[in-house]
Amino acid sequence: MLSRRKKSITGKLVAKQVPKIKPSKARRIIRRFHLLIQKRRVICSKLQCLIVEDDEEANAISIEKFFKKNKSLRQSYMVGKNSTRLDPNLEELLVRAQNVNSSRQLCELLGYICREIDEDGGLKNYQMASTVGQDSNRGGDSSKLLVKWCKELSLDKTMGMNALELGSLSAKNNISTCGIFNPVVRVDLNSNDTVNIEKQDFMERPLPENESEQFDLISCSLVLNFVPTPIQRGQMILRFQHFLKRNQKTYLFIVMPLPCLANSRYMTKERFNEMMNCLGYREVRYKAAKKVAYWLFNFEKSDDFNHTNTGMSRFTKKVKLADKPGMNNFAIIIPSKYSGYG
Ligand SMILES: C[S@@+](CC[C@H](N)C(=O)[O-])C[C@H]1O[C@@H](n2cnc3c(N)ncnc32)[C@H](O)[C@@H]1O
Repeated sequence: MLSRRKKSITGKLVAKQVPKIKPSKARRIIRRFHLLIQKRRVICSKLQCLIVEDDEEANAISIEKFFKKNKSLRQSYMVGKNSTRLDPNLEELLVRAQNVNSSRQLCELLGYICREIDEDGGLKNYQMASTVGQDSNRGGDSSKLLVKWCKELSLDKTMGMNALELGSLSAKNNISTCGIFNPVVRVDLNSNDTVNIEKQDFMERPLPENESEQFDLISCSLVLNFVPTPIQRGQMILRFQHFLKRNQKTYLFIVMPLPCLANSRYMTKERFNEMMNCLGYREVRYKAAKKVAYWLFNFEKSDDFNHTNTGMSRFTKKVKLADKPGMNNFAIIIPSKYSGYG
């Protein structure tokens, strides 16, 4: 049930509540968090190189699985997990993580990062800071554009559409208040509002058994860049099709930071669109703003997607498209073995 908006003494609706945190502090928290997930990405990809080469699942290995296989390194990971916040030595190591080659140091660093993200309020603070960024006084949430596009496409409440919002930070975002989508199912890894937002890893959400568990629209705003490895991003994208209805009028809204496309060695807007086309999505709207890129895709596949015959092999590996100093390594890899979990 949605919480009711407060009214002033004169009966006017009171502006939505945003956490009391200064924008400058919010920016600092967001920058720190982005640094942590970027370094975690670097470390994870370095550690994967240490896994036996004939292990086909190597790329997909999670941190937990990694330590099950590499028990001796768990100790270093735990040292990092138990270290104090802003440890000067580890902070120094963090800055040059890409040049660290000792697996022990990498694991210690990984523990240090994971503790701050998972246990030290890192994710919670980041979400709070992101909510400040979503405040309408500061540009509003990204679903404002989604709603504008839906109206352009004549989607309205008479169509009885429902939506799944991944990485939801607020039940008061435009997607929930516009009235076009009802219900809006909201999930997040770490919900600060468990009444309105289900705490769930989308990758663990049970696959729908019938259309009543599927959606007319999935919103995935600034979530893909949050997912730690290229292959996990690919797995997330592959999962979407299971959750979308098969009636030609289903949509996927994606938002990513612009540098993921405009400044990556492995990804461009063209490549991302080709990948999505292969998976049965057609771009109906696109906008590149100053810092983020927005897409609305129509999901056109009505028959079951066959992973082997759609030209998908082009996207099962990282391909270097450019290489200049200052570029980032953002990539998406579609797993070559598709298990349904993906
Ligand atoms: C940068 S925030 C984006 C929030 C909001 N959607 C926006 O556009 O500002 C990314 C959110 O995605 C969530 N997230 C990342 N991976 C997820 C997953 N596998 N399942 C559910 N939520 C996930 C994180 O917990 C985080 O709150």
